[in-house]
Amino acid sequence: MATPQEILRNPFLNKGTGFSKEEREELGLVGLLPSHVQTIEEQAERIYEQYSSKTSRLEKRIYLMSLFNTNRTLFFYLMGQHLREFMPIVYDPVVAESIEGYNHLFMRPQEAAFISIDKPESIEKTLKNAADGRDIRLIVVTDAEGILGIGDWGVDGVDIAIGKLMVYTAAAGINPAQVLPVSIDAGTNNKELLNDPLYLGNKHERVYGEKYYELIDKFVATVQKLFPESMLHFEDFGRSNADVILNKYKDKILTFNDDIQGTGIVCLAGVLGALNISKQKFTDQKFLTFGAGTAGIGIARLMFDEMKRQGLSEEEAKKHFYLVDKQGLLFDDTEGLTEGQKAFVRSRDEFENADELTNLEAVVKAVHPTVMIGTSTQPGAFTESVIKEMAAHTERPIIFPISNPTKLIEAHADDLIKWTEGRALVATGIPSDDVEYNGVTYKIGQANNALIYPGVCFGAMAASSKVLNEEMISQASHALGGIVDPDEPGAPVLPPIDKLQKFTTTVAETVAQSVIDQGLSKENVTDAKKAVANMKWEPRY
Ligand SMILES: NC(=O)c1ccc[n+]([C@@H]2O[C@H](COP(=O)([O-])OP(=O)(O)OC[C@H]3O[C@@H](n4cnc5c(N)ncnc54)[C@H](O)[C@@H]3O)[C@@H](O)[C@H]2O)c1
Ligand SMILES: O=C(O)C[C@H](O)C(=O)O
Ligand SMILES: [Mn+2]
Repeated sequence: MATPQEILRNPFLNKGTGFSKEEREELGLVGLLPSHVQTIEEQAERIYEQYSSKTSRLEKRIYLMSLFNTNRTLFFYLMGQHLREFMPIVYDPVVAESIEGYNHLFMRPQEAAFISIDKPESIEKTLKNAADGRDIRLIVVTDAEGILGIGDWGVDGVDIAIGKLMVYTAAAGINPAQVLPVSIDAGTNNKELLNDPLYLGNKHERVYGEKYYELIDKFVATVQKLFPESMLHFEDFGRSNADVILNKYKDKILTFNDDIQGTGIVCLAGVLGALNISKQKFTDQKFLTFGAGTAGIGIARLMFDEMKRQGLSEEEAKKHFYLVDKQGLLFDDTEGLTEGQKAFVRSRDEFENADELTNLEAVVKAVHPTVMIGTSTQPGAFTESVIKEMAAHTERPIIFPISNPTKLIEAHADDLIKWTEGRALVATGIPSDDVEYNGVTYKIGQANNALIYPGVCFGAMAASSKVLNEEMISQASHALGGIVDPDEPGAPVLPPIDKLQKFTTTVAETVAQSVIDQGLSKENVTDAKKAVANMKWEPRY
């Protein structure tokens, strides 16, 4: 039993001025708080007032994190009230600033588990210590080699795991006492960190290969042993490891890679939404992926699966895809192809000027894509001339520059609308303001995996699924892609963040139903809606 002071210091138990008179008597809190008992609404009003007085976004974030560290119920109550406003502060893009300043801003470990490549023997102890007896159902783990598009951030990347979990609770309603953020510190190749005397992680280069995979294996096995009911979400691993890890475990345990699968689903949903608006056929589209890394390949794969679901053979479907990376258009003889890229390469004899296709503009000219997605981390790469070239050959170009955070975006929404005279169907990775053009207000969808991972994983967890498979992923894409208003001028291709909680529930129920239909529920769950509703936690005292 926790002592009164321990209760006040424990963010899972603390209600601050919200403890009732009876609770104060029962828990030994008499005299430890001002006498007036506040409702959660009153507490929220006070906190929001203070939050609003902070002038920079980073200060706002630090203030919210101190609330998160003090009283988690109140934090999520407030976040539910101000979802649209808080999302960019606790999550992308401001989470990137907090990661970049982690060693200098460090406040508390936020109940994360810190696993070190130099101490694999401590994995079990670490996970137990961090869980502290809690019934863990959801883990977000990062090794932070590829944080958003800002690269390798070593132990500092733990903030992305914490941020992703905040969105899970705010969107889907996972109990915040049942989640665990995990940092795998395998070293870092970030020179700035290695040279920073205040760097908090392992001060050596990143470890790759056998020793690294042994650590991951041991981590996964220990998670299975300690938390057999849990879902394991991988976030922001590097290009050389992310896909290898996913392929190794996806058929064996309940796991998800957000950058590969989450991003794929949200982009497929966005394209389906866009085609709803333009009234065009999916199988008529030509896809150009600019930046064929973890996210780019995940996106191409889901679009490819959809082509097949809509009746095309593998061979026919493949003809609709063009990958562009640092080398230019990727051909079967291009050097340095990754395993993931090999599935979508082209042959040089398809083009008269194959040797000139070494930059985006030349490829756009040669290919005439109808859908172009940017996951390249190259700011401004979708230039006016590239976009005008694309838009010259298609009536409603679908353009998603989704590199994060804001400083890395391939093009801004207002430019895309302007350069295409309002014809482009646009979504961006970070939130974008509405664009006014020729008397129409264009609402810009946010093609960020945050729109989908909470629903997909919550649905799979609620139905006690053995695994997360392609069928569930496809169902989720269609559930999200169906929520657009095709008749409203300037309508977004994806539903707005204000409705995140509502459509997350729809997606969760869809995925849970798919688990049931495929006979993959470990607990023989039969009612998807009930299972989702039963698992939902509400931020109330
Ligand atoms: N909106 C979302 O939901 C979402 C999801 C995942 C990733 N992303 C963003 O996508 C970006 C990439 O993430 P990732 O995890 O795939 O990283 P990654 O490192 O795996 O992939 C990036 C790819 O871009 C390529 N690239 C680099 N410079 C290039 C250039 N000049 N021209 C063409 N290609 C170039 C790299 O070679 C690599 O293949 C990041 O900015 C990330 O924030 C967005
Ligand atoms: O974190 C995000 O905002 C989306 C995505 O997972 C990314 O890596 O950029
Ligand atoms: Mn990510």
